[in-house]
Amino acid sequence: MTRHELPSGMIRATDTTGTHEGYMPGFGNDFETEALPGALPQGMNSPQRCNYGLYGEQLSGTAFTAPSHQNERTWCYRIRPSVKHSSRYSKIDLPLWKSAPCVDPDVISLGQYRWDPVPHGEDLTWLTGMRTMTTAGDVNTQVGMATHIYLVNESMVDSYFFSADSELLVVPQEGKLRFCTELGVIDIEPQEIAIIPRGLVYRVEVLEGPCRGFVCENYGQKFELPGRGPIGANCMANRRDFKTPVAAYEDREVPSKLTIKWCGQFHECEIPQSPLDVVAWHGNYAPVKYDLKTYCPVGSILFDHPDPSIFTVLTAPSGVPGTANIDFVLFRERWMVMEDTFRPPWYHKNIMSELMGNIYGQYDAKPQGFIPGGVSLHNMMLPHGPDRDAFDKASYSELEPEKLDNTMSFMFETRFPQHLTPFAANEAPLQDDYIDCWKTIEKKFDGTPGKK
Ligand SMILES: O=C(O)Cc1cc(O)ccc1O
Ligand SMILES: [Fe+2]
Repeated sequence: MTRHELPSGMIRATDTTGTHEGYMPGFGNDFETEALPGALPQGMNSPQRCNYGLYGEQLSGTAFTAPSHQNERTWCYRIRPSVKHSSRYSKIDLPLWKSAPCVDPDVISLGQYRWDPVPHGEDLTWLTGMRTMTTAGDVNTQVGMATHIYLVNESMVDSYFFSADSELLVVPQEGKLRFCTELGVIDIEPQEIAIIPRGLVYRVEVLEGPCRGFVCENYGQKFELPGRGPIGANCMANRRDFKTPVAAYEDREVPSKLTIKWCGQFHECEIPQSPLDVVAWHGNYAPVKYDLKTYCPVGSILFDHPDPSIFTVLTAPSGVPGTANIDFVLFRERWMVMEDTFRPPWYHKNIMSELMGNIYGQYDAKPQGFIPGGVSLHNMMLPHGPDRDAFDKASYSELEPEKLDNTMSFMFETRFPQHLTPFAANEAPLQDDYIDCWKTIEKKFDGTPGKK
């Protein structure tokens, strides 16, 4: 195993296959990686003394006693134990990053809502640029989620973060970000996603700004791949297309700051060095990235429009089987071939609450108004569906096989109602006239038979 230095100064292992620069393929694999030869103990976790004078430390992402097929933990071999990366904490305010329950009596969450992209403005980092749109459930009982928009144009310098509350699913829409984490380095850009696990320390650098994107903060059980049922062993998101970074560390003794999100509150402490000092690690609790262009959509090939669950990329279970705390659903380029069928999403009401974001292009149910960077919310049991233009086009055009090109939108769908934050209700660019997109839908029924 050789090593090389990244521009950010981190020393990184080279990957074992040589085919995926800096990443190892697989979802939930038991990985092992070392940035210095022999840093990783073999055949055991806790030798009396570790090579290079490293300290062994376990990071547990599930309860020690979680069923073995769900049990996740990683063994880190680091320059200092994490406890040396902490001191007394003081509370700080990040007023626009909210956690559930956040129910403002002056905000009405009942409604069909849509927002234009939140504009860039002042200099913002990953921490100061997080803007919560909705919250659901309760962060203290580890149930539910929050959705955010991030606006980032400044790198974190000598500043690090972890969330004890949640794993973060990051969906970029604009710009390129680098996540320098304890377990390695992940770069992402639009049409890719990343999952940053609960408890993992990292800083976020801007590779190409300004950056805007969406975040789903999952308070509950971790995201996993959905079962494919009769679809079989392939298609949808395939495990090998997920990439986990190889080990990378920095040995930097400079005054630094660590911010921690814990039970919805932010805390800070000073530390005299970089906490990204894990030289080698092995385990199955690790950050991961995924290229959404490798998602293989499966759909209807004769008639009718299936439920959107057919496009689930990742699902975070709740206690109720088949009823997710969060589903992450992708509407990407695909062919529409269904005969004698109303092809766009049907009109519907859903017990689940649907927050959607547009990554690029045009969404078939909303040809206008739902633009890249924009967000819509159709909350629990609130009717919605195609706007007037989409309805007319889908109902009266000659049906032929049609490629839906230039389109990538997604949905964070949760079993819990989503509450708007004061930011979403009062500061974000809410489209006051959104519901007018259905206003001109006509009554066509006149009591006489025949397709109208
Ligand atoms: O509301 C939406 O646009 C999302 C959606 C898409 C679809 O194809 C079927 C149902 C659904 O909620
Ligand atoms: Fe819907």
